[in-house]
Amino acid sequence: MSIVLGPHQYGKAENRIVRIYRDSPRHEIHDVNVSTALRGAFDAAHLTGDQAAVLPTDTQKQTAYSYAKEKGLTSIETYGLELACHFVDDVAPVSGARIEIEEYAWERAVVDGAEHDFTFVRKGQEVRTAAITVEGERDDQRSWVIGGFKDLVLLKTTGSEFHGFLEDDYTVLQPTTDRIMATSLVAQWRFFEPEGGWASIDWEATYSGIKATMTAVFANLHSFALQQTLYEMGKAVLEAYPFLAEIRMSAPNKHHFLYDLSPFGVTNDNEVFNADDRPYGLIQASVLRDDAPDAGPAWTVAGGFA
Ligand SMILES: O=c1[nH]c(=O)c2[nH]c(=O)[nH]c2[nH]1
Repeated sequence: MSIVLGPHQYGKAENRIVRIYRDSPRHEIHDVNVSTALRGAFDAAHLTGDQAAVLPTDTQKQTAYSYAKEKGLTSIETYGLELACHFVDDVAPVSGARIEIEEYAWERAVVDGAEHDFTFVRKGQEVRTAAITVEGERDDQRSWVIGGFKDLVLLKTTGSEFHGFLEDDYTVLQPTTDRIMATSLVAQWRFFEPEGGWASIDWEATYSGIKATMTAVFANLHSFALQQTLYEMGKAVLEAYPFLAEIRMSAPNKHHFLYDLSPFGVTNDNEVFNADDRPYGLIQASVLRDDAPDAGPAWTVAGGFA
């Protein structure tokens, strides 16, 4: 009996590549998750630790990002073929390559009835939420209504800056005047009961109106920080809906870092990004009327559970 090495492959999994085409004012986005795996003469790496034949997984990653610019990234099948053929044809020990790609679909945000040039909404519905509290006996009853949504994923490929921030000994962040801004927005708004009672509120129209208002501000505001975008979104909603007392928002800053392609002599004019997963900035803000009626137990969860 002897122990032998079985089938094996190795590569870089889940490269989160975002390719922006911005040659005209109407930008295009391709948002993919690319995993590479190479097969071939890699026995020695396993049996003796000899890396002479091993193309590092880091190199596979760099190639995947650079190809997004060099070869382009539109159809994932074409891009995958280019990448796989490169590894097999150009890297001697490689006899087989498997490239797995997932593409996340974005659709253009509709703002003022028209498709926006550089703002996108992740395909698939956000989740609509509500929290209702009723207290007291039937003839002396009070009620509070909160509406909202979570997982509204928005992205704009330009129209966002971040600079002039406080710096200290630990600051390494570079200022930018043009970046991707993206978030998965959670919002909750508190209604107060209008003169006509709850029945006078058109819940459906209010919901879609709030979502449209927030999307339009996200798209149209030239933003200097996600904080500013949140405040302006909240303000626009309260201005449009007099029966809302306040809105609370929680917005992860879904960072897209410009990928450095300069080692390969490839220019990257805000075209190829790494969509970072974590950590992420988490920006949370509420906007309210200064004469808003007291929230009472509207936000209260017994025991303080979040
Ligand atoms: O919009 C932003 N707000 C911040 O507070 C922040 N901090 C950071 O590193 N990037 C950003 N972006």
